Amino acid sequence: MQSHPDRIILSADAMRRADRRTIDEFGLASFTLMETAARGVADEIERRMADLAERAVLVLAGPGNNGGDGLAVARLLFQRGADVFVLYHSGAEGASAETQLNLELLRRIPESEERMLTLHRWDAAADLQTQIDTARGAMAPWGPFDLAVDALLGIGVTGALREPIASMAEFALSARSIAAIDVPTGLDTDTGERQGAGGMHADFTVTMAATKPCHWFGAGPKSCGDVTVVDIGLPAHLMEAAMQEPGSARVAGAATVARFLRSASRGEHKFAVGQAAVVAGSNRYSGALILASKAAARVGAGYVVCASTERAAAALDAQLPEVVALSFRATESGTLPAAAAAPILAEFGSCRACLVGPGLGYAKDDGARDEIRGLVGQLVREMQAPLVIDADGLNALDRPEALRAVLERQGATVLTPHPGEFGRLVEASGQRVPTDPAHDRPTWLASTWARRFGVVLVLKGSPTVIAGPDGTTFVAPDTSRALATAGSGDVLAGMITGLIAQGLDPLEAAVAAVHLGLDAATDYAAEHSAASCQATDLIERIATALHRY
Ligand SMILES: NC(=O)C1=CN([C@@H]2O[C@H](COP(=O)(O)OP(=O)(O)OC[C@H]3O[C@@H](n4cnc5c(N)ncnc54)[C@H](O)[C@@H]3O)[C@@H](O)[C@H]2O)[C@H](O)CC1
Ligand SMILES: [K+]
Repeated sequence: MQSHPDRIILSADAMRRADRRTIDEFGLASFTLMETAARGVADEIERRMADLAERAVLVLAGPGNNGGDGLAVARLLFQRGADVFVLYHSGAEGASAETQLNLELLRRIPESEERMLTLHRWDAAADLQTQIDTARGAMAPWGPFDLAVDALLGIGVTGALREPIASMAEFALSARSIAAIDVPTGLDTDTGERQGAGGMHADFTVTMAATKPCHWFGAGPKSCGDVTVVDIGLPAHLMEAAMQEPGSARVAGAATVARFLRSASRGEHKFAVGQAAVVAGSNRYSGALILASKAAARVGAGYVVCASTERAAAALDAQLPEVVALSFRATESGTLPAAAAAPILAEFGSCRACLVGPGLGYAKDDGARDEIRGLVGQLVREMQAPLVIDADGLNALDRPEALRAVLERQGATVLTPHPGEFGRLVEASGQRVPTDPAHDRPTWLASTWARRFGVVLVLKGSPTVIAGPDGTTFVAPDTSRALATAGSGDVLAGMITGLIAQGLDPLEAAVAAVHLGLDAATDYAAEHSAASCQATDLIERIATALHRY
């Protein structure tokens, strides 16, 4: 697996601040930034187009600095041999100095015998249909374009596309391929959502300095195509500062995941490698116990022990003889009794990681609820080893005092909620949640609540976001349809537990487990229809996925 480097994700605000500070404090001129950005875009276009000579390129330039980038790219592509048609929004004439200068530079290019350069002004104040017809008329002699460059809107976009941008964007559809500068026009930079109709679907996107959330979330991955990042010279200390802002995140590359996994203690003896304990299952849900235990074993935990009801433990014994099961008489509701906590703590006190939650049967009835609340509460208070709390273990944290107990734990804690479970946790915390859009994004939510709860928080989603108690945030590189299968949560929780049992740092274990789950799902979907994937298929592929790092 090629060890591509980590990728940084900055919000639009963080990006703008880094930009501003680079210009105002550090002293790199904004025109220099724009020129460097444009050169990076032109290089990537040239790399993909092979030979620019004889190529016809349409540049759609908007009224802001994204437009300015586009005007500079037009100049560079023309210089490198392409025929270029620039359709520019009249707003560019009143835009920033660097955008205006780039328009002026294009105007100063002398007529050429060999190549065509057309500058066509779209008068934003004039009648829309007239502008459309005039532009179409001006392009008629050009025939189809090999490439359209989307420089209409970048990270300055707000709200649904307004005219004439939406109509200008339509002209890209006639090109054989589309390159977006920074972000495809029409995507909300921080959510990746499309607001209203219209907007751009690019074959590739060249973004400045860092990726933005829209390259990873919402409609973004489908609208951006391949995303490459151009280093435009923002100094490292200002990029670092931007990375500290809530909402900023990192996508771990294969090299980083490999480094995380290599930190496992590969001791010789099974106890040296680490004992993973799994407290899960109920008479009704033995599957979750089996999947979580199997995943913990398959990811390399030297020794997996589990605690469950007699019936679930018997089902596990039949399937996983290598896993030692501690069994307890079930309550009336068929679930583990709260009284099981003491013997579990006694038996599993030396484990290096403990998972509690999958299939405990919390929703069964009030009786079960009280018992499971008691069981989970005592493990939270007294289990010294890192505790992974998943599924019904999370549902049992439904009171402020339960979450306070999590915060007060000595040992590390990993919470692995899906969005519904996360919403209930936040509600149970009784803490106020800012509801404005700037604060409901996955990366912001994960880093803020991981800090507030003092935990590693795995916020499952498309994609999954993982944050540590200090706010460090990772975003999974992809999502897979194959993961949307019952039991995949049990497998993920089991893998996290199994990796922590081998000595991985809990945050690193969570990131590595999410990547391994994705690798397994991708492997499965390479040979089968993703919709047919079962949790056991994922477990089958963990060993192969691990072997790649
Ligand atoms: N990141 C960097 O260091 C650099 C980025 N560069 C480029 O600059 C743009 C951001 O430029 P900005 O002027 O802030 O905004 P935009 O050009 O994206 O657009 C603002 C422009 O568009 C109008 N507008 C906003 N929303 C809409 C809408 N929904 N419909 C229609 N029109 C809209 C708004 O009124 C403004 O006029 C960044 O993406 C990079 O490409 C620098 O060039 C290099 C450094
Ligand atoms: K754009």
